Amino acid sequence: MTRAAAGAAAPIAVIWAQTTTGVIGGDGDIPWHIPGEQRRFKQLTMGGTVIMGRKTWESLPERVRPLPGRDNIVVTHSRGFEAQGARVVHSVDEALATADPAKQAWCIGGAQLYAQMIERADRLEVTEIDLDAPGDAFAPPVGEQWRQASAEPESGWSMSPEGLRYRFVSYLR
Ligand SMILES: CCc1nc(N)nc(N)c1OCCCOc1ncccc1N1CCC(C(F)(F)F)CC1
Repeated sequence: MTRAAAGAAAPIAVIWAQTTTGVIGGDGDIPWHIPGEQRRFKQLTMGGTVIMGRKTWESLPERVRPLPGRDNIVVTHSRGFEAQGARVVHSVDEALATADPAKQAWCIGGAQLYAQMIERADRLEVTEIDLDAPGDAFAPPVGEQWRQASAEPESGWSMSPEGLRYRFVSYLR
């Protein structure tokens, strides 16, 4: 059953991790290693549908490509692109039309897809990392129509084993 046929079902959520200056990546990689952050991503997305761009698909470590326990959808313009274990689509509309309406759909990156999908989302799960790192990929701006629903830890930051401070912020609209 397509999403349209099922009526607007599970709305879209967008999830990313960024530095204080909005950097989400550099040279196709993530310039930090924060186990608690990866656990958060895994916990939130497990059992849902993950929608990602081709570069993000290719950046996934082999051992988690496709991301286990989730329906994987890859959006790419290149016809004939093959992604073992994922459904390949050629537009955001096609991704949303084919995603199981009974599952939470998550846009998991990268920057290009975030820009397109944030306007169709009603939930953002953002990891803020207290780090000033250079990068070439940026998080989408969170407009004032979004209101912060929660922050974890409530007051302050968690600390990663490598000494990076980070926190989880949820937005709704
Ligand atoms: C976690 C990284 C991450 N964080 C938040 N909060 N939002 C995201 N949109 C996100 O990017 C997911 C796709 C890219 O992911 C990776 N890119 C490079 C190296 C590793 C990964 N990870 C490692 C953990 C793995 C697990 F399944 F364990 F979660 C998923 C793949």
